[in-house]
Amino acid sequence: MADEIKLEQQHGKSRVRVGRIWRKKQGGQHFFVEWIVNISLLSNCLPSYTHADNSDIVATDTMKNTVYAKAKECSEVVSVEEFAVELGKHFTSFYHQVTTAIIKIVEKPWERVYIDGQPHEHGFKLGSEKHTTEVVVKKSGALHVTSGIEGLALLKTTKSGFEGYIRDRYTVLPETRERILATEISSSWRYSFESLSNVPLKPLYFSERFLDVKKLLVDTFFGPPNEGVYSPSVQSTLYHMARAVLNRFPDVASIQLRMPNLHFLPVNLPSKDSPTIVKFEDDVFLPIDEPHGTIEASVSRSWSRM
Ligand SMILES: O=c1[nH]c(=O)c2[nH]c(=O)[nH]c2[nH]1
Repeated sequence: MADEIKLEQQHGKSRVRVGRIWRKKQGGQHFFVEWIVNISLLSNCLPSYTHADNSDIVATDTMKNTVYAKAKECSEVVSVEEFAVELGKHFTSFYHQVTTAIIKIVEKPWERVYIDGQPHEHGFKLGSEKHTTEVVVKKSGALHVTSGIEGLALLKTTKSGFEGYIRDRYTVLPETRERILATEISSSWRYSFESLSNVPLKPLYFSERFLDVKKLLVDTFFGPPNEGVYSPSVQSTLYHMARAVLNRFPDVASIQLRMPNLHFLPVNLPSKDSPTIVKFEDDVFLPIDEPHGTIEASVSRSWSRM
């Protein structure tokens, strides 16, 4: 008896880089985005694997060209999510072979520069944290939209501690209520829109939501400007940040957060001959990024109701 063979496949184009300028009709303001696009198509092209028959393949070179063609077609500023949805819609409706399109895009953080407090019409500088999206479009019109942020580096110099954890013979970490808390957040959140027909049509809806979620994550991490908020662990802060987003934004169904704990070690330099060179008094630190703790969790609405 012949072995039963199962073949699952997808193909696509990775790291298609595109820049797009939009010019305001009145006034001289320019808008600019740079996107790195990954496309992956699930399609009925099995004969290309099994019988050297390529007649059902969408060439990955064609996928790449489609990115440029669709960027050209966007006559108004669009969010990175909207652009991903447009691409997904195109691939799943234009080719009868394509059943699902998975579009992932990273937007480089080009930010308008301000000169003497005034926004520059056509000048941009590279910021730090990136806006990402992952969109899955099915031929049926079913849709998943995820937005995300990468590289959001935050640090606070107090109002952080870590106590009460398991102690055993390998534990040397002292308990503390005074430490630096530093992290570089990666987060992604899934919207509750489940089909192309109920995705919001308001221009730049997703761009606004991205900024709102980012602000809420940052505000929750730090607390109010003068008193801050005490963090008993990265875990607790992460959970509060995730809950804040779910509480504030009803269109967010779930959120994932990854928060490395970037350690700042106390510096103590004893001296053979007194006096001590450096005695740690919550002031001088050795920053390290390896190794670092990694705390990650996913929080979703249905889970929170359980
Ligand atoms: O906030 C923290 N969570 C941990 O799980 C952990 N583990 C550790 O060594 N330090 C910390 N800090």
